[in-house]
Amino acid sequence: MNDTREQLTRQIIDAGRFLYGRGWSPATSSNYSARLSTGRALLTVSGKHKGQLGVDDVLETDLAGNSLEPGKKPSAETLLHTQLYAWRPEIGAVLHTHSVNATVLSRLTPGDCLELEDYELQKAFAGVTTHEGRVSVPIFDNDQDIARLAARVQPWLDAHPECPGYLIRGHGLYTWGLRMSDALRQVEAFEFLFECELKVMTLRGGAR
Ligand SMILES: CSC[C@@H](O)[C@@H](O)C(=O)COP(=O)(O)O
Ligand SMILES: [Zn+2]
Repeated sequence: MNDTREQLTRQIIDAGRFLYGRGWSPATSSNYSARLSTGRALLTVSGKHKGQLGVDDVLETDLAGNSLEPGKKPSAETLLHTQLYAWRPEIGAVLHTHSVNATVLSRLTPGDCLELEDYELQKAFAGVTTHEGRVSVPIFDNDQDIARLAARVQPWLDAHPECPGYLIRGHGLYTWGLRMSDALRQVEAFEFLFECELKVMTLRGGAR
């Protein structure tokens, strides 16, 4: 049976407490969502403190990014969530975070893709069964026009259906999963790997 709106709301609130506590959603940044049904999602209201979310701090949207609760202001980045639900029907949760490591690494990485290779923890990503493959994490330039940014993300998703997430330069991470627990596991995996990459860069004396 599908989770109820109450259960999904609780999952979003709990995710916020965890992600804020880890320092990955500071200063009201970040947004989180869960799929409610085939055509609807539950998403954080804009501008809320993500460690202190309450049951009224989420709202329903359709998959075109339209709020279905006019009294509440939807996340500025609603479209980046709903495009994922529209893209793949099995996606059940989407998390966007703003960690220091994601922000710094996305600025230091030359080119438009971070390549993760030879890390055992790559197996925390859905569908990855060995450290021997390569996980490509695209980096899109930041844009305050979210519809334009979503339009740049979509072709990459379509060409890389196995993609576990992407970075926005100087901004943060988007990742997703079948359930909230899967999306949270991927945030943790990305954060571990970002920290490893930054340590390697530091010890080697600069960006690769
Ligand atoms: C507080 S700066 C971060 C925002 O500009 C944005 O990137 C963000 O992640 C949160 O936006 P929101 O509208 O609250 O969902
Ligand atoms: Zn953001």
